[in-house]
Amino acid sequence: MAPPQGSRAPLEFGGPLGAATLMLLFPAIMFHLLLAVRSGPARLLGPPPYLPGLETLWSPWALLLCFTWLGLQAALYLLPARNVAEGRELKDKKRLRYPINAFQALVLTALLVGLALLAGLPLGKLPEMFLPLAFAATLIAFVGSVLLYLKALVAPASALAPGGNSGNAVYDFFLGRELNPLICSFDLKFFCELRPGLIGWVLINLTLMIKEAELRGSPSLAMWLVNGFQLLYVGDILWHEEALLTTMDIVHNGFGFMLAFGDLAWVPFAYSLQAQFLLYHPQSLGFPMASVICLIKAVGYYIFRGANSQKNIFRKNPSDPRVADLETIPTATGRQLLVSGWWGMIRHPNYLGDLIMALAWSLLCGVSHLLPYFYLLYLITLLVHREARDEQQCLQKYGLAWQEYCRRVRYRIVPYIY
Ligand SMILES: NC(=O)C1=CN([C@@H]2O[C@H](COP(=O)(O)OP(=O)(O)OC[C@H]3O[C@@H](n4cnc5c(N)ncnc54)[C@H](OP(=O)(O)O)[C@@H]3O)[C@@H](O)[C@H]2O)C=CC1
Ligand SMILES: CC(C)CCC[C@@H](C)[C@H]1CC=C2C3=C(CC[C@@]21C)[C@@]1(C)CC[C@H](O)C(C)(C)[C@@H]1CC3
Repeated sequence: MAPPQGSRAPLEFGGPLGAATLMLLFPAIMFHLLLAVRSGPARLLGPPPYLPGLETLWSPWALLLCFTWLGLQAALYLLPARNVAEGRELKDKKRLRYPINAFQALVLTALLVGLALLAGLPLGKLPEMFLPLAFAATLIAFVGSVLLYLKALVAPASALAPGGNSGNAVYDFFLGRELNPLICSFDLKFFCELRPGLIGWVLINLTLMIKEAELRGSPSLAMWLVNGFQLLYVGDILWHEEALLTTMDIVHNGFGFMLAFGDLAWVPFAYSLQAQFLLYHPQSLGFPMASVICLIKAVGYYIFRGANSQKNIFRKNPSDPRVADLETIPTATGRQLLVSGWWGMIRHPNYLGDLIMALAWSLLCGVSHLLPYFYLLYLITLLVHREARDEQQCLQKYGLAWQEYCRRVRYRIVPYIY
């Protein structure tokens, strides 16, 4: 049995109390959003329109549907991949190997959904099942996290995550104890991070568009755009799947309730909020406003993709001609830090791009309600907190070089503001 790492690793998320609060708060917020969005006033703040009973939330069909979805995505994960990538070196000096075929999974899912539509599958009925589906996804995330926690009890110490092994059961359950839980060579965290949730989000958006077409004859311009923008976002992340291997979620975080719930329930059901809002609260969007919003989205995407690609290319091969001219700071680890280009303007240009895109998605819902802006407010909170965590980890990794970087690049996310 692996011993806990002890209390040396600093506790994040406000320790056990913070973890317990988040574990209750996030599912509660998700159900509040699902209930509020379909109510007349669509209020973000204030009590939910009603409290659903267990008979509204629980459906064995919804559970079956969630398992079928997970099974389908797992089968697509196991298909031959265009590329196999190696992860970062682990404590036992080994590197795990990952199939890079998430974009292929998206395309194959789209083909299967197309066939299902041709066969007459009533996908427009799915929005009526969101509450039981979200409940089933939460249940799977909870039970899955319990199993992951138990699995970690018999894992070797070298398999444990840097955080998530404080010895406090609540905190460790939330953050996750094992870094890369595997079933044979199937990496459960890597699989869950992108595919079921992100592809599920796009599918949920599509069902909302179908439902709108059934109700009103055709989807609105705003619904087309929100579907297109978010499909572009998800497609882009899946296309650049390999970049996931260097994120803190894969390198640092264990696989616990935070990621299991975040990936399987929160992403598909909370991130589709704008499309849900448009179904129940149609907005008339004129072409001039639509053009402005498309421009905002394009600017956000340009920054997001430019910054992420520049860092990924540099991390893969610092002498690549596309990044070889950029100024860098050497670090004691042998790796360098970019101090010009996107990463010389602010410390997290990719977050800024992400936030600008989130603004564009929310603007599609008009300005009459605060509810569709929840995603933007949430993303600001998530990324500000994530930036602080990343900063701590970089300070530990790079020490003085990181301090020098922070001295030269003063602003974190928004130039001259933050
Ligand atoms: N919509 C959502 O819910 C979320 C979206 N995202 C998005 O995902 C993307 C990835 O974000 P995330 O995983 O948080 O982290 P980042 O891609 O920002 O990666 C941070 C890491 O980059 C490296 N780095 C930092 N500064 C430099 C520099 N100057 N030069 C070279 N390398 C540097 C460091 O790692 P090292 O040196 O070890 O390589 C650091 O730990 C972002 O675009 C973000 O917006 C993220 C989370 C949630
Ligand atoms: C307190 C709650 C229970 C936890 C909520 C947090 C989660 C919603 C997020 C934690 C890390 C996430 C990541 C993404 C989505 C949100 C969650 C699950 C991510 C898949 C989004 C797209 C990015 O490009 C990414 C780097 C792949 C993200 C990985 C982390």
